[in-house]
This record gives sequence, structure tokens and C-alpha cells, in this order.
Amino acid sequence: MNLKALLSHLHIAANTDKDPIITGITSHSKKVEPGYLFFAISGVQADGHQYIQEAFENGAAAVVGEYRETSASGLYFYAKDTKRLLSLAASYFYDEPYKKHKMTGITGTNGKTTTSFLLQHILVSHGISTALFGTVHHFINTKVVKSSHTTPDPVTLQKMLRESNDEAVVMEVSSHGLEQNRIEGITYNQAIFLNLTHDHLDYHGTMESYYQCKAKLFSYIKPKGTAIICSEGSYGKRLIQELSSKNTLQVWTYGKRKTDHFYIEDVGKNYFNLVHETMHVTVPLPLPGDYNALNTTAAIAAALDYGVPIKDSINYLNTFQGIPGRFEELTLYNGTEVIIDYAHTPDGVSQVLEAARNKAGSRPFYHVFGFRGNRDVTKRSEMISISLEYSDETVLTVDDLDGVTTEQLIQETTEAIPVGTHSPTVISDRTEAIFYALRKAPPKSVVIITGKGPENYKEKYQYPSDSDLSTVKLFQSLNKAAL
Ligand SMILES: CC(=O)N[C@H]1[C@@H](OP(=O)(O)OP(=O)(O)OC[C@H]2O[C@@H](n3ccc(=O)[nH]c3=O)[C@H](O)[C@@H]2O)O[C@H](CO)[C@@H](O)[C@@H]1O[C@H](C)C(=O)N[C@@H](C)C(=O)N[C@H](CCC(=O)O)C(=O)O
Ligand SMILES: Nc1ncnc2c1ncn2[C@@H]1O[C@H](COP(=O)(O)OP(=O)(O)OP(=O)(O)O)[C@@H](O)[C@H]1O
Repeated sequence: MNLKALLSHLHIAANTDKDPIITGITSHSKKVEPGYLFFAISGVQADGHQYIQEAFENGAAAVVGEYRETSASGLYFYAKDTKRLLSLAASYFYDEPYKKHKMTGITGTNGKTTTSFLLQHILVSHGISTALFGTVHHFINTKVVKSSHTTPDPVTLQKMLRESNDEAVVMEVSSHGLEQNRIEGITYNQAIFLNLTHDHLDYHGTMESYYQCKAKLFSYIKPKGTAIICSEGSYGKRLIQELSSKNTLQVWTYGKRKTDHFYIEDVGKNYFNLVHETMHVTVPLPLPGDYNALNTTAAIAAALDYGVPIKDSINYLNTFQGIPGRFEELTLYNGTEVIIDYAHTPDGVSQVLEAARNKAGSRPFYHVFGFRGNRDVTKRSEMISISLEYSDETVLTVDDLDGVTTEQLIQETTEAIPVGTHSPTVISDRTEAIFYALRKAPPKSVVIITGKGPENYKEKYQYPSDSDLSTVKLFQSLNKAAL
């Protein structure tokens, strides 16, 4: 592709006679190869404009930046909003690959991974080849690809869309991805809004701007495409109202109101009853908890929009294998049940503890969890309160340090313990905290470990283990051997 064609697509005036062939696109100077077009972006950590010279030295054919001029020597074009332009350029460069697929975008504070796995399972079971882009991994052309972001950076994203020969693409769309225009240049056939609760306020500042950011996903749906929105919670209701009044999309609602297009009548232990138009059906609950009835309904509704009859979806759900670190259960040698879960927001923790406590009944109940350094600190007290309310013992530890020291994170965690409540136990080493709870829990109790889910540890701990699952397995093997 030639430079001028690309600039013209981006509405950038090409005040030059030169028209080199562009061999690639990037916003990272160190990834530049000969013939690349480099976009200079002002980011949170760094300013890409500082790296223009390096980009030229690495062979950039041209640079687009937000400063009117540069001291670096080479073809330079000024433009506004290079983040957005980078995404549009990547889409154009890779031949607008979204057009090859039926595209689903899923957003919400919690449940994106769960709903995307459920939808992918239903579609694949129905014979629709389906790519999945998200937090746990990406899945393209039936192969698992490592994921570093929930919503990849625009160049990676467009490359993945280009590589995928799958009929459908189901992707998690994070609020960071939306704020940074990573999905610009994609049009969706359908999008799902799951919920909006307290998280990421370190990044978005207020719930209002967090909401505005999430709501943006629905402006990327094609005309008369489908918006599937959960009516539980005030932000879902608001989005339903805003989109319905515009009348440009088909709006399907799901939730616990009789007026919802997909109405969840009641939720049992292993099933829930769903009403859609004149159809009343019983649906197997693939994972415990009321919130998973909501996630499953979102997936069933999205699949119906793809043409999968509800009765077929129900059949396929019977063979769903679960998701790493989402209510993942193990039973120990002494009958103690361990649950590993990725909950890391007040709502997520509250939902999963309620589901786990319902399962545990009167059995002793232990909860191990922690926080990440340098992330939203305003959610911490609420999460500790919720844990203390549900648990016989709460063990506070560390999720990830992410640039702060253990001492600092533990001090912040201790300061977040609400006054007037009974006290949690604090053990900074995550593996020791898990061992402590597993050792202390009498036979047949329930121990739930949240925050990391399937993620690998970033820190070195006392016991040789790299994830919550492997710590639990290590405890099991050491203690079984001692019997
Ligand atoms: C806060 C945040 O989201 N940052 C993302 C953002 O980086 P940034 O704008 O801060 O970039 P920066 O490091 O300041 O650099 C600015 C520019 O200088 C360039 N640069 C920098 C150094 C250099 O040597 N040369 C160079 O050209 C960079 O390539 C960049 O273009 O844009 C980058 C490229 O897209 C992302 O990799 C990066 O994700 C960081 C690593 C990250 O951790 N993001 C997380 C918070 C995130 O996005 N999470 C969501 C899920 C959240 C959730 O739901 O839990 C996700 O979608 O994954
Ligand atoms: N619909 C929901 N409402 C509230 N909490 C939920 C919901 N679905 C899942 N959760 C909780 O949130 C945790 C994370 O779920 P999941 O990974 O599906 O969400 P996510 O939106 O993909 O999160 P992230 O983007 O941070 O990876 C689950 O382990 C569960 O505890």
C-alpha cells in the first residue's frame, strides 16, 4: 500500500511528491522496520513524539504526529488524535478485515470472559467457526494464542482479524480499549452490555466517564445491528433507554423484569427458567450463581441473533467445560472444597461469595484475597467488608505488587480494613496465605481464593508455585504424602 493512499483515507493532506510503499504500521519506535509508517502517540507513561528520530533511524518511511513540526529529519505529517488514526490506518492497511466476519463485542465491568466463552462454545457447537479475543487467551483458526491485553492494541487487533478465517469473532472490549480507540475501524454486528459497577476509577476518574466510555461500544454497531443489554442495574437501564429512543439499533434486553425480551424467571442451583416471547425453557446453569444465569442468557440471546435456536443453545450448554479461574473447583483429600475465582471488584466478590456461600451452607468458609499495587484503591475497603460479611475468616494477602513494595501494599491494605468490624488475618506471602487457610480449614470446609484466577504469579513466594491452582495442588500433594 502506498503512503498517499493511506494518508488520503485518514484525511491527512499529503504535501509531498514522495509516495513510498508502506510495509507496516506501528506506534512503537522499537518495532519500526524499513518502510513502516510510525504514529507518535502521547501516552500515560511516555510521549511517542520523543521517539520520532529513533523511528526514522529504524527505517520509518514516514511519521504522523500531533505536534505541528518535528526536529527529526524525514517525511512528517501533522494530524489530530493519532491514537484514533493509528486504529483507522491499521484497519485500512489490513484491508478492513472485520468485513470478513460477523463481529460481536462484549463489554461490562464483570463477566466479559465468561460470556465470551459461553457464546463461543454455543456457536462452535452449532458449526459456526468462532474466534475469541480476550483476557485468558485469544483463539484464532482453532488455535490458542497468548493474550497480553483483554482488547489488544489496534495493530495487533487488526492483524488478528486479518489472520482469522473464522466466520464469527467474539471479542471482549475493555474500557481501556474503548478509551484508547483501539477498536476504531471495526463495525460490529452485535454488542453486549453486561453491567457497570465500581472499578478502574484510577483510570476513568468518575463512574460517569466510565459509563460514557463503555456506552461508546454501541456506536460501533452497524445500522439495525443488535444491542443486547442487561436490565439489572441503573447503567444498563439508562443505556436501554438511550439506545431505544434513538431507534437505530435492534435493542434486546435481558434480566429479571417480566418486560425483558429474555426474562429470567427464577434461578435454581443447577438451572434457571427463561422466558422469551411465548417460549418457556429450563436452562442448565453452566457455572454457579445468579450472575452466571445473566451471563448465560446474554450468550443465548447473542447466539439467537446468529440464528442459533434457543433449544439448540440449551443442548450445547450441557457440554460446556468451564473456564480457567472462573469458579474453578477442586476437592482436597480431606473433603475441603477449594474455589479459585477471578473476582477483583466489589460486585464480582460479592456475587461469587454469595454463590459460594450458598453452596457451602453451614460449612466453615474461608476467603483468601488481595489487591494489586498502583490500581484503583477506592474499592478496597468495600471488598474487605464484603469478605468479612460472608466469611468465617478472611485472609488478606497480595495479588500483584505492580511496582509498589510488599510493605507498602500491605500497609495500604491494612489501612483499608474498615473500623468496627472483626479483623481479617494478614499474610503478605500469597502462597503462605493459601497454605494457612487450607491448613486451618477443618475437613469438608470451603476455601475460596479470589483475585488472580488462572493468572501466573508475578512475584516469588515462599512455596515453589506459579499460580493459585498450583499452590493448592502443592498443598494437596504435601499433605496427602504425610497421611
Ligand atoms: C494505561 C494503558 O492502558 N496503557 C496502554 C497504552 O499505553 P500508553 O498510552 O500508556 O503508552 P506509553 O507507554 O505511555 O507510550 C506512549 C507511546 O510511546 C511509544 N513508545 C514508548 C517507548 C519507546 O521506546 N518507544 C515508543 O515509541 C509507545 O508505543 C506509545 O505509542 O497503550 C499501549 C498500546 O496499546 C498499551 O500496551 C498500554 O497498556 C498497558 C501496558 C496496560 O497495562 N494496560 C491495561 C491497564 C489495559 O489496557 N487493560 C485492559 C483491561 C482492563 C480490565 O478490564 O481489567 C485491556 O484491554 O487489556
Ligand atoms: N455478570 C457478572 N456480574 C458480576 N460479577 C460477575 C459477573 N460475571 C462474572 N463475575 C465475577 O467476575 C469475575 C471475572 O469474570 P470474567 O472474567 O468473566 O469478567 P471480565 O469482565 O472478563 O473481567 P476482566 O476484564 O477483568 O478480565 C468472575 O470470576 C466472577 O467472580
